[in-house]
Amino acid sequence: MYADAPSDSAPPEAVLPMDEAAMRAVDRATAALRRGEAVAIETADGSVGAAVSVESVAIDAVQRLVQLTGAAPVLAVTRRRATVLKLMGEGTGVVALSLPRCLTADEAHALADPEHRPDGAMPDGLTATAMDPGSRETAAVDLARLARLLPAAIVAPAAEHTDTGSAAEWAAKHDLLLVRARDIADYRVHVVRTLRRVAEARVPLSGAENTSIAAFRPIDGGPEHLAIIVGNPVAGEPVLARLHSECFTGDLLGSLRCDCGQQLRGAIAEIARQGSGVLLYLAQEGRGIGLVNKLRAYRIQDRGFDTVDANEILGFEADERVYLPAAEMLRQLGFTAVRLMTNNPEKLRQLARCGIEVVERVPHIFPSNGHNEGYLRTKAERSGHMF
Ligand SMILES: Nc1nc2c(ncn2[C@@H]2O[C@H](COP(=O)(O)OP(=O)(O)OP(=O)(O)O)[C@@H](O)[C@H]2O)c(=O)[nH]1
Ligand SMILES: [Zn+2]
Repeated sequence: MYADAPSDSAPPEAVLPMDEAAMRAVDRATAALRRGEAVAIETADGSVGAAVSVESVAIDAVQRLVQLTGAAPVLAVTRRRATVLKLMGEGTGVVALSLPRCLTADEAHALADPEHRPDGAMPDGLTATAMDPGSRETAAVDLARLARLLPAAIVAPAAEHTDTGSAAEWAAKHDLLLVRARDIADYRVHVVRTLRRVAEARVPLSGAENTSIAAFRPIDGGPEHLAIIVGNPVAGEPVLARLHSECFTGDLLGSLRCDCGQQLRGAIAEIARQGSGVLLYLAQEGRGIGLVNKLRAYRIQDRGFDTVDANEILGFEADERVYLPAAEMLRQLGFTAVRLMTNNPEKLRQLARCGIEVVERVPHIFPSNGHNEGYLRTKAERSGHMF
């Protein structure tokens, strides 16, 4: 079989250690945001405020924040979304949208969600301000992204906090989870370092009977990534590898909107044909935006937009995936060089950036199925896929 690589092998990015409590705080905050709760966010200057998801339906999110903080909230969206709304030119980062009067929850929702009153007019007097990377607004949008919600949040500073107590005291007084902006920013990289191989079993597959599956779990309780190991690849040698991002609709249901199901089964068959290799099944549904947001993107595509535009209209990048987990799993399996089955030039670049040598690209092309011509054309024309 393959040998264990040293478990402390780190991704190439130089990262400071993040303590478990900080990681737990971010993880708990994502869960709170998903439940529709407000969370307290502390910035590097020691100031504190609160944020709530625009998807919070149980309560009037704006009223809740006004009560909590005593301040008028802003809507924080990605620069992508602000550009789509024609409030700003292209750029990166996060933008705060505000009104001279208090924004309503409905207005905030409509500004953040293209499916919510898609033809709604823009409120008068709306202003857009680009925010710093270390800002509460940036942290809130990043947290919403981690929670796989729409990348937007309603955010307000705690007015009463300026002269009283610490951020922790303020959060405790209001029974809010407190999380630091810096920890949210660092989270994705840190969580990868905690991936541990927690279980492995032999799972004979049709056409690839000598197969085992190893599960890698991050410490934060997030979803496991899986390594599907076919045959007996030799540790230390270049391995035939496929990085497959989870696609519930294509992989499990056989959706014809994409090519994922074919690519998944085709990769296993090809690895078996060549003798051995690894397919990493990465918990990165919808190119990292999550299944719910992918369904939203499909609705937008049904209005005539392509897959890249649809992501951007929602405020996401065309591809939100990171390949650090894949690189870390390969290292832990004992591989530092791959023959990568892909048509996606970004996967080649990203994996190399994460310290894995790509010695060869193995094309991984399947004919269109009568429904996905547009999807494949967009991959070629806009994402640079090599077909
Ligand atoms: N956001 C979004 N994600 C999609 C859409 N269609 C498929 N996906 C996701 O795209 C991912 C599939 O990507 P991959 O199989 O890695 O394909 P790829 O990036 O084109 O690269 P290669 O196949 O390696 O060339 C899965 O997570 C799917 O859920 C879509 O229309 N929108
Ligand atoms: Zn798919």
